[in-house]
Amino acid sequence: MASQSPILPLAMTLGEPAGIGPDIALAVWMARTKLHIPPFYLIGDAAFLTSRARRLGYTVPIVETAPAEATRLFPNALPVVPIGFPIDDRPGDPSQSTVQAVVGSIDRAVEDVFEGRAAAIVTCPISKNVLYGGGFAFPGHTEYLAELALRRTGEKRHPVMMLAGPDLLVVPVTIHIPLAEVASALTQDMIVETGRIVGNALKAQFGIPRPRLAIAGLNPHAGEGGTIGREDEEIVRPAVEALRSEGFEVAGPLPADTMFHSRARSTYDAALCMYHDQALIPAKTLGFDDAVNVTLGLPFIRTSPDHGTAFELVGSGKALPDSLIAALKLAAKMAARSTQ
Ligand SMILES: NC(=O)c1ccc[n+]([C@@H]2O[C@H](COP(=O)([O-])OP(=O)(O)OC[C@H]3O[C@@H](n4cnc5c(N)ncnc54)[C@H](O)[C@@H]3O)[C@@H](O)[C@H]2O)c1
Ligand SMILES: N[C@H](C(=O)O)[C@H](O)COP(=O)(O)O
Repeated sequence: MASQSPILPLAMTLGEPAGIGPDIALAVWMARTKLHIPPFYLIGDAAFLTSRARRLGYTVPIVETAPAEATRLFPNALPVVPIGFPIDDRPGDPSQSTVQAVVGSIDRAVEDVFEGRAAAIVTCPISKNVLYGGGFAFPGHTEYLAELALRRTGEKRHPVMMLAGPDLLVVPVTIHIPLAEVASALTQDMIVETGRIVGNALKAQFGIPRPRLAIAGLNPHAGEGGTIGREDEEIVRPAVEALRSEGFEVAGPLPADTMFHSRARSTYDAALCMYHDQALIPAKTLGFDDAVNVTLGLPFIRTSPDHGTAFELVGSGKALPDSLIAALKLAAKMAARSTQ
């Protein structure tokens, strides 16, 4: 009988080494059997991870390997694909000397997924301002991953950030821009393109055959008929109508303050919001411990925990691995669906 090819592992990026990413990656590996964690490898530095495990009092055998061996090794050791830059273990004390390793880890994960060595990418949290200080020119993973996809395929992508929790799927249409710039950045095309990507992803990757979208207004009371700001009538409403004309089921523009209570949430599958905090406040309030950040609109699957580097928790063992676990499980589920 022909032997079955092993399950493709997930490629996990290092994230900020001084943050909680390494702590929770180690904790997740320890919980692999009990919690049915899909196989993954971490792109990082074995000596650094050994030091962090020792600091946490965790017993984690760490093995340097290539992605092709990761699934086989995963039950007995944490597979680490070496990034080629040594990293000092400095809990809660980030250094720009690690920027190359952090960015290189993301680059390597994307290369692996394009080369068919990994099923999807799961990123550990980065410290944005440490990367900015080291010359990183992208607001976050979301935008950088679209740039890597462009370099690889020559095709410009519109990356869409979705926070996916058990009680809410929510998408900010504008992402990492100052609040003062949101109104001028917002366009009808941007909302329509985002709605289209979300609607199609809900069908193809989340198994929702006829997704219902709810679109928030920008202003208080969704502009109160144009008397509290004109954007809802001039930009958001035409976008809602355009999406409907494409066959999507869409409600909006809705007053954002009343669209997240439980009865309101039962009327839609995903909410589109006009700016970062309008979307991420309800997402993290309802499901901080197990919501997942998913990037839609890319030619590969990327998920991430919904939290950041939490420097104050590094090395304490108090960082919860739950959101990273949810990110791994969702990435594996989306990858399985994409091969059906
Ligand atoms: N995906 C990412 O790369 C990502 C996501 C969010 C924030 N960040 C970055 O993280 C840095 C810190 O951001 P922040 O302080 O706004 O958010 P944060 O998520 O790091 O921390 C917010 C609060 O939640 C707590 N917390 C976070 N994760 C936790 C966990 N796993 N278990 C228990 N408690 C946890 C922290 O202790 C803190 O009180 C920033 O540089 C930000 O850019 C990165
Ligand atoms: N906006 C996200 C949040 O606040 O959780 C976070 O910064 C992650 O962004 P990237 O996935 O683009 O790094």
